[in-house]
Amino acid sequence: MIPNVLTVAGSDSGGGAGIQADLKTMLALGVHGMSVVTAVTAQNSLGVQGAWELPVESVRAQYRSVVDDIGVQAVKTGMLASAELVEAVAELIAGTDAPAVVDPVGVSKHGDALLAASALDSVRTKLLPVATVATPNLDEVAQIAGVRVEAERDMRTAAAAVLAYGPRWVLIKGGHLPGDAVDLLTDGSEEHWLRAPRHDNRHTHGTGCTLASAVASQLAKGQSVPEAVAAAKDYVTGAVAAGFALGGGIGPVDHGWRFRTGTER
Ligand SMILES: Nc1ncnc2c1ncn2[C@@H]1O[C@H](COP(=O)(O)OP(=O)(O)O)[C@@H](O)[C@H]1O
Ligand SMILES: Cc1ncc(COP(=O)(O)O)c(N)n1
Repeated sequence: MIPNVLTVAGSDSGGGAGIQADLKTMLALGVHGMSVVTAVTAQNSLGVQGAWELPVESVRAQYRSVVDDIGVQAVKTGMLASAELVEAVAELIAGTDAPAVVDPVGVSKHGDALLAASALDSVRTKLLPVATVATPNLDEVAQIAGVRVEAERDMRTAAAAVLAYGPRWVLIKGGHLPGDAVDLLTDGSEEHWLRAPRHDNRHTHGTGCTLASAVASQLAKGQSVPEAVAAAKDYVTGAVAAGFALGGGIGPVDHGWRFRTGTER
């Protein structure tokens, strides 16, 4: 049986992040990927040129179509755009018997807003409490929990501040710090530091989406949260190492790197 994994996220027309990154990651990790589109972005290597939300009833209908007939072994959320969509998705997840990986996407790599400021409170009070794993980057930790991480030693404080909103686990992504690419996974009692060499590659569009989808894929295969995150970190590290130029700006990570190096599993 191939596990089913659902992404609830925005479309990136450039194919490097969002729904497109999620589905490619799921294919690479051997699960069946499905999608609920929350918003459509006109996006490329230079930035986001436009974004349009889908009506909340369309998001609900897509979700119900997938879950009621096909079933899901894990859900991943990405760009949710508005408070209304955040609240609808949180409610749908609460009624689904599957682990949920919540990537609280706030802004794109180019600094374009992908979540309304008015939606932050719904992220804190509705979405984070239904997350099995929340995967904020350092900007999102600052936005959500008001904690500034300037060095690795601040990541523990950041994790505790996010855990206070109710996710079972939090993965603080330290990709924006200088030095090694260090992330911290914790549930408040166990602590796992994930350390990988920083690849000096500017083509990192889609790292966060890719990591969260990889975690969801591994959870769907039955791995524990620490196992799933370790496997996902391996996958995203390889994808960043193989990231390639596209257009005139920041290119995408390579979701297919294992097919090209023959190390797929
Ligand atoms: N240059 C890099 N080399 C290796 N790993 C990286 C690099 N940049 C980010 N990562 C890793 O990619 C994942 C996504 O992190 P990050 O870039 O912080 O998130 P986001 O895409 O949400 O901003 C993390 O595991 C992070 O450590
Ligand atoms: C539709 C959409 N969703 C998410 C991101 C964030 O991308 P990243 O993975 O680089 O943080 C993006 N740029 N576009």
